[in-house]
Amino acid sequence: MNSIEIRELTKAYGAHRAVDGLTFDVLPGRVTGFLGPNGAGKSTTMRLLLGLDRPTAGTATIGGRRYLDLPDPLHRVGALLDAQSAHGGRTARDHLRFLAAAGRIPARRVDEVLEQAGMASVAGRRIKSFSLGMRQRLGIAAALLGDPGVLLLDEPTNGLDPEGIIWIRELMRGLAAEGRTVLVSSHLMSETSALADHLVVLGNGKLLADTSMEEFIDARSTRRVRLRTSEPGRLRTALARDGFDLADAADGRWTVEGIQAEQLGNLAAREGIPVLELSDERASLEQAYLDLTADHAQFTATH
Ligand SMILES: Nc1ncnc2c1ncn2[C@@H]1O[C@H](COP(=O)(O)OP(=O)(O)OP(=O)(O)O)[C@@H](O)[C@H]1O
Repeated sequence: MNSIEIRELTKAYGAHRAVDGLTFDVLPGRVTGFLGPNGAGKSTTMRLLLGLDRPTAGTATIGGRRYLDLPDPLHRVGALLDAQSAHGGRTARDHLRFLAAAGRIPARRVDEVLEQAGMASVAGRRIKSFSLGMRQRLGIAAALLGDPGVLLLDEPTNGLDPEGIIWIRELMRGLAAEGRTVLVSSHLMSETSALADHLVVLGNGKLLADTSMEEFIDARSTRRVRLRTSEPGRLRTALARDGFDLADAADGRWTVEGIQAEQLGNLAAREGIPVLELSDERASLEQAYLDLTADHAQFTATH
């Protein structure tokens, strides 16, 4: 009852289709990364799901119902859309108390979510003194107020420092492990690969991929290691015996496609070949994402 169903969803602004015939599901119990370049239609999809905009065609439902038809929406769905929208003159605690009262949520939840968002010590400070990262945390605290089974977070890592990013990763993992549905948008593959189990990728309002993170990585990133050795000739011969090719990376290092560091390290050790440096490369994952979305990026030149 907590799954999200998007069916043939379209939103046109004049002649431009911000969302164009989208169909996918977001299932509970896992973190789904909602990826796409700027302008791909992620925020529009979330706004349509929350009933903040009307679709031109198609449906966006939660547990089979439109958001506006949910009997107790704040207990069903928590959303972070625009962290800047909180009233700057209020304190963090007052802001959350106001939201709790409006949503008929018990006041004790305010201190619980402030604690959960790591904001207990700044609860009495005015929001206008908050950094972007603190506003993001406050927005996440607000999304958690109703203890919802579904969470929609639009670019939640915006403005967060590395510690904040780890915090949000753990938080989302925990919420998914409790059986909640977690949809989190981002335009960065590197960030999403570290936190999502499943991926939905948009480009120009259209669905480009709907796949598990593991499948996405396996299908699109070639395994590759980069290494330094004092005996490239011997290593080349040894690798060739197993069908691998040693290629010059032109920085004093070598690369080998289709192998992992562990396998190469074992092979070199067996042959008694010194390896001075050895690492797996995952750069191709970001590249695979950029290749997938390149034709669909609206604002490629500015990013
Ligand atoms: N109210 C609106 N009126 C006209 N065009 C709009 C409106 N809202 C969104 N758009 C357009 O729809 C497209 C999709 O925008 P959207 O904000 O959904 O993308 P996004 O994937 O969330 O991008 P970002 O990562 O920049 O937030 C863009 O071309 C945007 O300019």
